[in-house]
Amino acid sequence: MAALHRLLRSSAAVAAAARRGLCTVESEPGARFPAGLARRAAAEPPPARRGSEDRSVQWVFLGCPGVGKGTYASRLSQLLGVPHIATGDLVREELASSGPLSRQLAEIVNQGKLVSDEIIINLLSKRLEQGEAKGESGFILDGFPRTVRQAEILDGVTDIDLVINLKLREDVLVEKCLGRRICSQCGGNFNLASIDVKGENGQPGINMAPLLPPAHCMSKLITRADDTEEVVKERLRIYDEKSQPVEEFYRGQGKLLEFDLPGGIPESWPKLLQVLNLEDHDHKQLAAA
Ligand SMILES: Nc1ncnc2c1ncn2[C@@H]1O[C@H](COP(=O)(O)OP(=O)(O)O)[C@@H](O)[C@H]1O
Repeated sequence: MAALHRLLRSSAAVAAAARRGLCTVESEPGARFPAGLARRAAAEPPPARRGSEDRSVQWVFLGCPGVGKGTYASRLSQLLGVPHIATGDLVREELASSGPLSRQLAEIVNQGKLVSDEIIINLLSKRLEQGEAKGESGFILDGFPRTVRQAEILDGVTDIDLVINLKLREDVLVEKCLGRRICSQCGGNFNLASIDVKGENGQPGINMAPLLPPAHCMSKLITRADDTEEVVKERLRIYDEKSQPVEEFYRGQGKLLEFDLPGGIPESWPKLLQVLNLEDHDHKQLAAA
């Protein structure tokens, strides 16, 4: 956890810089971290890193909007007993809080743009700090890092063991985003889209049943404001531009596990467990339940 304290210390520098007006809210091309933070990152010796064998997993999920990062990250976090931390959720919590940032954030998020690295790191650091106070260890990150700069900062403070890159055809991604619904009462995530795409040009067909809510959630379903066709397409464009290079970053480190989703949860989950060598884990947990 010492490594994460560094992230927290860095975040304090980010927050201070933001107060001094050095940071922007939106992630502009060429936007830079405050010089002090960059110097700190470069000048400080690397933290003492524990071997991955004596701590909980530290994994990252990558993948386009709508691919299902949240679903699979959340299932794995329950299986492995580590927190699932989704930066999109942290952003939405901040939006709902009507805090000082929320109006600016709403504008950016509803246009499908990324918020600045500084703000995301600040939100993530706060979340890690709260988790640490509760005795949490390890994590599965979902939605972070989304820029190479974020990946470099994370790399500077802790070791990531594995990066799972979920992949799905783009036409399916758009349909899945448009089908997403959240229960405004229990917070459950559902999907009304029924995907049945024929295989063509060497690409396999794909079939995904809807993930329907229980009857008591049906009348309380809401759609995320950024799940409109126009905004989803912009998010996909931004993913290609800003987040695809993050895949390359981790590929270069030999940490990237590419996983083509073969279908919906019933087909994909067992296959994912198989490639992660976690089938036994799942069986033991089911037996204990
Ligand atoms: N790491 C990040 N860097 C910058 N912006 C982020 C990050 N994570 C989340 N956001 C903001 O929150 C929004 C919602 O994120 P998320 O729920 O992960 O959406 P998606 O369905 O596109 O994966 C993003 O479009 C972006 O504006």
